[in-house]
Amino acid sequence: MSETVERHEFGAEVGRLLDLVVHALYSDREIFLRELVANAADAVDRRRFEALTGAIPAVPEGGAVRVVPDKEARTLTIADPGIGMTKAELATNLGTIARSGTRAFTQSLAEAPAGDRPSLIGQFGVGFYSAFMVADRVEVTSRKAGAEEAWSWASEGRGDFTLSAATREEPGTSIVLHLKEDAADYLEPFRLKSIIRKWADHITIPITVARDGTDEPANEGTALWRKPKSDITPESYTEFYRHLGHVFDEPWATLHWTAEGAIDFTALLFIPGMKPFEAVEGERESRVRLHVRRMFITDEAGLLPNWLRFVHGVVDTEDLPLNVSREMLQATPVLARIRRAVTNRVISELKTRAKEAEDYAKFWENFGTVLKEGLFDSPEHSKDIAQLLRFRSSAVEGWTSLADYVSRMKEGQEAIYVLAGDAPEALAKSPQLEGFRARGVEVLLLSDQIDAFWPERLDRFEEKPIRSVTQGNVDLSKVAAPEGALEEAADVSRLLPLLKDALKDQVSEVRATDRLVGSPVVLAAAEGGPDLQMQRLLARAGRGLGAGLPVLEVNPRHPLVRALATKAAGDAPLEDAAGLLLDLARVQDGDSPRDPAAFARRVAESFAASLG
Ligand SMILES: Nc1ncnc2c1ncn2[C@@H]1O[C@H](COP(=O)(O)OP(=O)(O)OP(=O)(O)O)[C@@H](O)[C@H]1O
Repeated sequence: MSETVERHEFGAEVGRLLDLVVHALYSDREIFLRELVANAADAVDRRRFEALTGAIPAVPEGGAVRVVPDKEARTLTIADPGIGMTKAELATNLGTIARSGTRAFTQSLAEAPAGDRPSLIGQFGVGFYSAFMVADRVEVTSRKAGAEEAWSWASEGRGDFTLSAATREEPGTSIVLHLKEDAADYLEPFRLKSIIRKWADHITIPITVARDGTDEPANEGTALWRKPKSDITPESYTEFYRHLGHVFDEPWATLHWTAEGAIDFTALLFIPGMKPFEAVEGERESRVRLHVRRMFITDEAGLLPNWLRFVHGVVDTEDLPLNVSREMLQATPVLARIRRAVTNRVISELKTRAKEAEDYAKFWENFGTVLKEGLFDSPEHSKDIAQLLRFRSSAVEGWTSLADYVSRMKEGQEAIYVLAGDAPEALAKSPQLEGFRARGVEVLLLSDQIDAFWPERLDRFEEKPIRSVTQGNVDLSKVAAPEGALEEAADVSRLLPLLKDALKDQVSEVRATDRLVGSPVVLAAAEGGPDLQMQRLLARAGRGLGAGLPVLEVNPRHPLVRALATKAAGDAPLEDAAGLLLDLARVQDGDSPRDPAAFARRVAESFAASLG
């Protein structure tokens, strides 16, 4: 055995996290045990699943996570017969921060005023590093299942760690905490047991605490979801939810039911009350855990479609064999049936909760953008999802549904109108809405990226077509405008062809429009082409070609257009005016003029002329 000890620096983020953990956080220190025991139990689950293929030795009979206090040495050891870690895994898993959630957490912790930090740690978890809340030295000895060699990782939580060759009789991991002086109460078996009961009772792997040389069981280990609902307190539901999702809020919804008949399973699912950090950048797939007769199998079975990936939980079935392999999971019709049943159940829960507008808004603001993905991922559910959508609107405060919109439609109004863009505030002020406002026609304001894409897929709601106000020829002529709301229109029959002539390479058409009131011009998408916001997104992604030229719509009731119409009648040159109109239309949609310098010069010139 080599005696060499390798010294490694921690990643910069780990250094910062450790600093915070050690110096700023004292309340709820006991959660270090929850974090370490949960990691140990996960490692045992993983080994059991990997062992199914026969590539690594199975978890020994009765394999437990052992918690062993040693008063003399003032150490606390947490040992598991799990999957173990190689030397390289020790270095990356315990030397860098891989989880985006932890990274985001470190940042919010660093930004929080010092006084708020202790309560923050209570709400979040910091995984393995929480060991340094109670220990001034941590040694991790691990042997990967299937390998002969073992390695030890050790650190005092200050900037670096060491790696050295070690021995371990069996595969698995042992973590030895050299407890700080003020952490001696974590050497009391009674105290350790009560922490495990509180935080880890639902873990199905046996956990023991050593007392006077004997390992005594510390967790009940019954699968929470298999207990009758009447025996489960709201607190234990919440604790289980937090354990599963690595989150620290209250669930917004808890669904617990057993299906019997064509297919037998029990499900316990949660919809979080808070947007997790990971939802933003992280995983795209559902991580609902699959158990077979209580035993954890995998969290990669895709039990819910991706657009419901915010749901956490467990599905436990009797209808699969315990030694089900990955290949078999892909092939079996049982999973497809469970998936259908579970998806429908979540949708119906959302429909019920949607009746309480204020309560539902909390859900919508967290996960609405994810749910919208279902409109094109699962066309078979698009009718259900349409009922669950909520929008900002040009006509009402707060959120509104499509059904409410339809109930407010004006006589003669033929379509549901939407306007997509980047920010709701800018949308509400967009000139694209002027004519709709003047006629009292409501427009839904869509500001999520995904909003450029789904209206086309959904196409209709309650037989009403969904139309972008920037797309094609919007006909508002059947909706009566209130008396005096609109100026009289000028005759633009000579002006339009002249403008088109001047802009022939830049627009596909120039036409008069009813859509405007206070603005002279607006751009519309070409007939049958993508909506303007979609074109913008495509252009940003470098795929702007093929969208076709836009249409320039002019407002024959505007004084500027009226004056140009008079000029056009006298055959005066209009090139400059035409260019300026097009740039104005671009600027008011938040785009840049084609030639910003020339645009600025023209505006300055005409400004000067108007003053002279
Ligand atoms: N007892 C163990 N056996 C095997 N691997 C472990 C063990 N403890 C930790 N690890 C590995 O180290 C990684 C980092 O652990 P850490 O607790 O910091 O984060 P996490 O478990 O991914 O997230 P969190 O603890 O916040 O839920 C784990 O993902 C796992 O791969």
